[in-house]
Amino acid sequence: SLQHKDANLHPLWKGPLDVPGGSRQSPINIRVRDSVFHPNLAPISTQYDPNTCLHIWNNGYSFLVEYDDCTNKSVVSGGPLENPFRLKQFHFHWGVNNDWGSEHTVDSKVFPAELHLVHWNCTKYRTFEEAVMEDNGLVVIGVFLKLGRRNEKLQKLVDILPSVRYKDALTEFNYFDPSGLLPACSDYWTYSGSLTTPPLTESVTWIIMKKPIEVDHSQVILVHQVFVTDL
Ligand SMILES: O=S(=O)(O)/C=C/c1cc(Br)ccc1O
Ligand SMILES: [Zn+2]
Repeated sequence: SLQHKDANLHPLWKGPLDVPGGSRQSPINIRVRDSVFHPNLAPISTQYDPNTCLHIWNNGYSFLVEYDDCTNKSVVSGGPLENPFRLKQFHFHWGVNNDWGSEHTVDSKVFPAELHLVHWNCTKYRTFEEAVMEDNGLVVIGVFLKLGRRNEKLQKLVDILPSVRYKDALTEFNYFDPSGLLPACSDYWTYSGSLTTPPLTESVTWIIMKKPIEVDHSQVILVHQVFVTDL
């Protein structure tokens, strides 16, 4: 029973003011006191095969690490999900400084960055592209990043970023285990929402991890310095 933040009020929103028929637009502000604990909700289960990692590329908005989604080797299941959803890609949202960056907020607290792991309903649909546009098509796991200790699991990603500095750059990246980017605590919030980037379709079951992961200054600054999107 989390409130839906109106897209108009989202500080960074530059797109059309009103998404036609938008009744469950993401991101939202998670008001912890409004969340309802469901004791019978199972834990989220991720099984990721690091060998399904394909490449990293810059789509002009973020850098995406894409996975081979032709098999069920890398999936999320459990929690509120009725069947496994295949990992397609993960990407980050960050700001030009550490005062803002995350899309979701927790009791109005903004984090310096937010990781999104995008999965699609391979039981109900045949492709990711189809699932994006359909009901119950996607599951996105959101993980907040906060400044703290150096994150060794992230360093391999930070080191390769200079190679995808410009829009449409792509680099082979053939072994990466995204479960290393999940917090140790398995507590999560879940709500029905939408993609936060075009096509903004309301096809997403969001699973937001309650605890952030930590990264240190040098890792975040590198993203700020290296990553130029509009060239
Ligand atoms: O809601 S988000 O996970 O931020 C949207 C993700 C996303 C959706 C498509 Br479709 C293509 C690239 C993307 O990064
Ligand atoms: Zn995202």
